[in-house]
Amino acid sequence: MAKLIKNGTIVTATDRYQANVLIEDGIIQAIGRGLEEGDAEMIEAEGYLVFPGGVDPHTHLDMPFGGTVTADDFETGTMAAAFGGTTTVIDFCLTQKGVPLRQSIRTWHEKAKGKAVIDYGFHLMIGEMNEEVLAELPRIIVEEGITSLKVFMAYKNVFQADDGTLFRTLLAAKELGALVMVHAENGDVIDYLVRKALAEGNTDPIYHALTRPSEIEGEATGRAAKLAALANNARLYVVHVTCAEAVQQIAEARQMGFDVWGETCPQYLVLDQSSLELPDFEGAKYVWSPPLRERFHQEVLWNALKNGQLQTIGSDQCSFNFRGQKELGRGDFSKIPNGGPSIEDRFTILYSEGVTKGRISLNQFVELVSTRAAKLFGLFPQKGTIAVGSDADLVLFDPLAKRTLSIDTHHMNVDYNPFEGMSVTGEPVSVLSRGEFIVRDKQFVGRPGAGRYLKRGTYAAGSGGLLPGEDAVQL
Ligand SMILES: NC(=O)NCCC(=O)O
Ligand SMILES: [Zn+2]
Ligand SMILES: [Zn+2]
Repeated sequence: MAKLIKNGTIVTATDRYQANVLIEDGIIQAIGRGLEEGDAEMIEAEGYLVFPGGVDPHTHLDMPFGGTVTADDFETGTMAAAFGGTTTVIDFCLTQKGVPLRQSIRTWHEKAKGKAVIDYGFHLMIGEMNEEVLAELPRIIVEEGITSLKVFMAYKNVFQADDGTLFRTLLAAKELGALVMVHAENGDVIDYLVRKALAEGNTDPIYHALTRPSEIEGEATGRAAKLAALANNARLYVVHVTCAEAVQQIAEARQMGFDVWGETCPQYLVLDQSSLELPDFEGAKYVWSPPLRERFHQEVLWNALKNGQLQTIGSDQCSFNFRGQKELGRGDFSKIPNGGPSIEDRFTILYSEGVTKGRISLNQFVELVSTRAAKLFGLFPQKGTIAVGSDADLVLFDPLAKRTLSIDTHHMNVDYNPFEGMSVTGEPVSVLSRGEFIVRDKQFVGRPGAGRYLKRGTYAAGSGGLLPGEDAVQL
């Protein structure tokens, strides 16, 4: 049955206006003031902002890591995402050296099938570049629609690739129209600093941060940007940027006309390194890599979002319970599983801390939380905007609601919330995925398995938000 969303204020990355939205067959069929419901179900949206559903370009669901597996899988993670206003996630498919890429992708499809509540795509990790990988890549990009590759410059002896692999991945990606994502930290230096700290008896969670200084995030970011430039100006996307040094490297590369983009995450915008010093091992809840930084970096990140030096917000959802999972690192901070839960709160934190505090505009909010990721990752205009012909992925958002983020009210399958007690303004009230309610009046009405796998376009095919033939950076 068709639906008509009436009297809401539509907000996209460029516009804000009052109009009705007619939805049929999961697609936005018409937008206009004069639209009437006819046979359509009428949904009153007066007082609500109507946003395109959030696109979260960085999640780790059902992922083995640090000797355990993330607490949220594709069912609980995407359900929590839906409550939080996110209707698309792009998850990282891990690969193993010597195992065909296709096999790893099959494993990831199995994890998501029958479970995802919202639409999803995959990025593909490249741990080692060799002739087998090179031979597999072209078909994976076209047939699987996996148009973004991920290289870890850290996690030595686990995920870390060497610079040769990074460079060859950039060259191949440029040729195939794919984008390369990097976790930019210097894994070799970290490995040395970690072993030194442990040998000196420094085992508490705070040493996780102290052995991963911001300088080495900046160094790795600059190295990746230079290698991307050298690889015929390949498109590079730096995930989870945390610090001034990395922002500076991205800004410089962009100023020189290189195709470099940067993401940050809610945790780096509102939390700081002091959380790692909480007593009774509580600091382990705040162990992310790269780590939370000293407070002054937060303002640098906000400014970078405002002035376009950073372009997206990912959650980096990678949840581990405090009990039984984070606790694996008692007595040895290097064994604390890295990561935390923020898939549900990403959207509202950016609105509350960003828009209501005047750090970013309402249009920038939409750009950061949805549109730019859809463009960069080959999903636009199907996802990431409110336009005729786009999927009807919509969020009816109450901009005045006041609430407190807490484990008592969140829907993630994890035993703490890193933003516990934080007061926020704004709340997703109802969320639609391809025209169907998945959250209605704050109640879950979706269905595991309803989420569809998204084959994504290459940026060479013009889906990166650039005009055909255009190769330069655009804000
Ligand atoms: N960020 C983090 O600590 N965990 C998730 C894996 C990664 O993105 O590096
Ligand atoms: Zn990472
Ligand atoms: Zn991550």
